[in-house]
Amino acid sequence: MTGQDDPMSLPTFRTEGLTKVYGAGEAAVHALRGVDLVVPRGELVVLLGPSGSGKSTLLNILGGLDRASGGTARFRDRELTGMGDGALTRYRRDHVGFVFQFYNLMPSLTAEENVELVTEIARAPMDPAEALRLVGLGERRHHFPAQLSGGEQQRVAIARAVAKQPDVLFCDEPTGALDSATGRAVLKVLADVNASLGTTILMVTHAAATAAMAHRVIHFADGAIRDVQVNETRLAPEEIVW
Ligand SMILES: Nc1ncnc2c1ncn2[C@@H]1O[C@H](COP(=O)(O)OP(=O)(O)OP(=O)(O)O)[C@@H](O)[C@H]1O
Repeated sequence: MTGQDDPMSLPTFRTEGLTKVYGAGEAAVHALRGVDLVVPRGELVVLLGPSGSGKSTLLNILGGLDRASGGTARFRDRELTGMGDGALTRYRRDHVGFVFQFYNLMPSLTAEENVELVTEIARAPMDPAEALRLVGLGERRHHFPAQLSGGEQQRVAIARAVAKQPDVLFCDEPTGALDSATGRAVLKVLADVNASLGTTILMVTHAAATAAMAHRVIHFADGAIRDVQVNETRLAPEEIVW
């Protein structure tokens, strides 16, 4: 296999002319209007843009949660846009982790048990206690969500997403419900995961200052990419103020 054919040498994502229309006729909403995007492997990419500009729609299509209306989206050498339901489910299970604004932890399970929910069905999972250590919660692993702060609960959600060792982590407003100091701690965990495990991360945020920690910043407006900025130097999450 030559380097060129090796799927691991390909960008994690490449989209061409990606469109998404919700509804039909007069009620149609053109959420994506032709998105051409490359996400190199191992990068931490931040998506910025006004509310309703299509950021979550793009994340959901790349994450296999939703389907495009037109154009193509590839994960390495595989075309997501042509996959059937079974293949898309396997793609999500084997390659993708999600972190949302609200943590969606099971209140009756401890932090460790919440992580185990995912590791029990993953192909090559991390030890749940190790995943919790990675997010700085090794000592709190037997605590229930109600005994943890919002930032700690989000770190459990990150541990849960990371424990299955996904190739890509999608984060939709991961600090949206947190104050800035707690949000910074969560961003630091994401930067650490990116650096130590090489996980490609796509993060949607309204906190524009977060862009300074990214390798690449994608500015969205009205369903299309308006600008892509590649950061020559990056700030550590601890240095970010918003
Ligand atoms: N299921 C749906 N049905 C109809 N319209 C939808 C649906 N989901 C999203 N939209 C519309 O598509 C457009 C893009 O929405 P999207 O959630 O992707 O934007 P966003 O940039 O993530 O916004 P925000 O920053 O507010 O989360 C919006 O006009 C939205 O109302």
